[in-house]
Amino acid sequence: MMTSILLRRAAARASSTSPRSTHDNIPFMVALASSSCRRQVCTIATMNHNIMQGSIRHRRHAVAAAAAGNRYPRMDYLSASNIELVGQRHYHCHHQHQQYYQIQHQQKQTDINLHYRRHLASSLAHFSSSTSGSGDATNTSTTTTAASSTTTTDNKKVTTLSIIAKKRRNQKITMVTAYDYPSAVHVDRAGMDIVLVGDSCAMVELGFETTLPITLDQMIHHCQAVKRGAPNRPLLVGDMPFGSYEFDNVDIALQNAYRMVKEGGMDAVKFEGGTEARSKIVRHVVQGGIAVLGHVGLTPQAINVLGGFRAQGRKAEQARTLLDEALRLQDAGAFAVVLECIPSNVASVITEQLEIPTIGIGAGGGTSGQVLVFHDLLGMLSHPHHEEFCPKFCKKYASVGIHINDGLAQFKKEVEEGMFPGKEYSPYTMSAEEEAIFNDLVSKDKAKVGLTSETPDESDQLNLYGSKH
Ligand SMILES: Nc1nc(=O)c2c([nH]1)NC[C@@H]1CN(c3ccc(C(=O)N[C@@H](CCC(=O)O)C(=O)O)cc3)CN21
Ligand SMILES: CC(C)C(=O)C(=O)O
Repeated sequence: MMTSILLRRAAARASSTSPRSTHDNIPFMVALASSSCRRQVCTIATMNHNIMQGSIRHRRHAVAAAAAGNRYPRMDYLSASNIELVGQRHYHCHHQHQQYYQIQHQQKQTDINLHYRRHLASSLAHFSSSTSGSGDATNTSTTTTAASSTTTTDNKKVTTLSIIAKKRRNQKITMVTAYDYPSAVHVDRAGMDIVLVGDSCAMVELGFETTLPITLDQMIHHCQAVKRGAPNRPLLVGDMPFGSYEFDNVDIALQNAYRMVKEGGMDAVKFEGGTEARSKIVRHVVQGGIAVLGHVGLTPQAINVLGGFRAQGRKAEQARTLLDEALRLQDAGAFAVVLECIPSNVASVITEQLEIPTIGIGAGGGTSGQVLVFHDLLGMLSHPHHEEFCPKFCKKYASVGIHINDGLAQFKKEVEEGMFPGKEYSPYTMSAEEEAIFNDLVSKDKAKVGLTSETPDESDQLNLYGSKH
């Protein structure tokens, strides 16, 4: 209450003295009020005097979203983990359990624009030099390089802000899907930034032909297992399944997204599509305190409209529509956008024009990060059925499926030939004394059974239901 009043006053003061942002929702002030270390409440004042309040998690997302909603946010004032302000920092007021920080938006938009263009130029130069060095490497050496560079000892929680900061620092973002406990453990251990509980689950885990059949309840079930496997470090993003968010009534999307967060344990949700209608949904969900990952290009939930899993944006006009959609999602508050199956040059331009990061799949190397499906990159399903769904843009970093096949075939063979388990895998023993008593007991039981089963057709009189005829 106190926080709100003080913030409203400060908001009024600040907006009368500082130049107005082009985007009214950019947070210029973040207040942290903590009654105890464990329960923190936050309040964010925006230029149009909106006061957003929520839990510590909502604060993080709301700040990211509101900041991302501005084309040129002053994200350099916000550190990844705790919204501490660096640079022009105005210490506003300090009570026993309250801290107030004020962010000033003074720099002219043109200056910032120039800054990002320079940043982009150096980012592209860096990208081309780094890819030319490793692009032709063999599978093995690439895997080794990847393993040593992505396995992290840094256990800090990945947040939407640290994802955005990675793009600014020219560091690539890594995202891999996981659908259950073991895959989540592996993806977390490998140090990926983001774990995506994708609705590709319908295809690679549940055996459907498309992503359409999976339900919200099923997605939540998978999200819960992933959360148990990777509870702390990576950013967990859950795919909103087909039919759970597309309605004019944006509250349906919000309610279902809350389920993904509260029941599924997700940090963020992903929606497919970037039309006006879809961006309204994204804005509503972000305003509700949930971080949103956008997704444009090939949006597999629209397979029946698109006519198949095929590349998008290969015509100039369509490519420009994709750019418009990505910009729209950024304006709506998405913290990043997935670009799926689009020409590399289009993905590079979108990445250049967006402030928020892009995460590509089949979109070339000019995006801010890459995502692949767990089973695809590990070569998990090495049988003909999988060939249908393993897209040609996917590089196989392992052939796990072959090992699975070999292992299962060997087990079957050894059981059938009586080679397994053998002595080595029969670890539980009895003392000789207990064994003697046991054998004695069993032979007595046998004698009893022998007496009662003397009538030959007695067992025939029992049918499946246990009654006698
Ligand atoms: N295992 C798996 N990996 C994925 O990457 C993935 C899924 N499943 N399911 C959901 C979507 C669907 N995706 C796909 C699936 C297939 C192609 C593919 O094979 N495309 C063909 C062209 C097909 C056509 O033109 O009709 C290609 O040659 O790239 C592309 C993306 C990406 N996603
Ligand atoms: C392919 C990725 C981006 C996805 O959406 C999924 O796994 O469902």
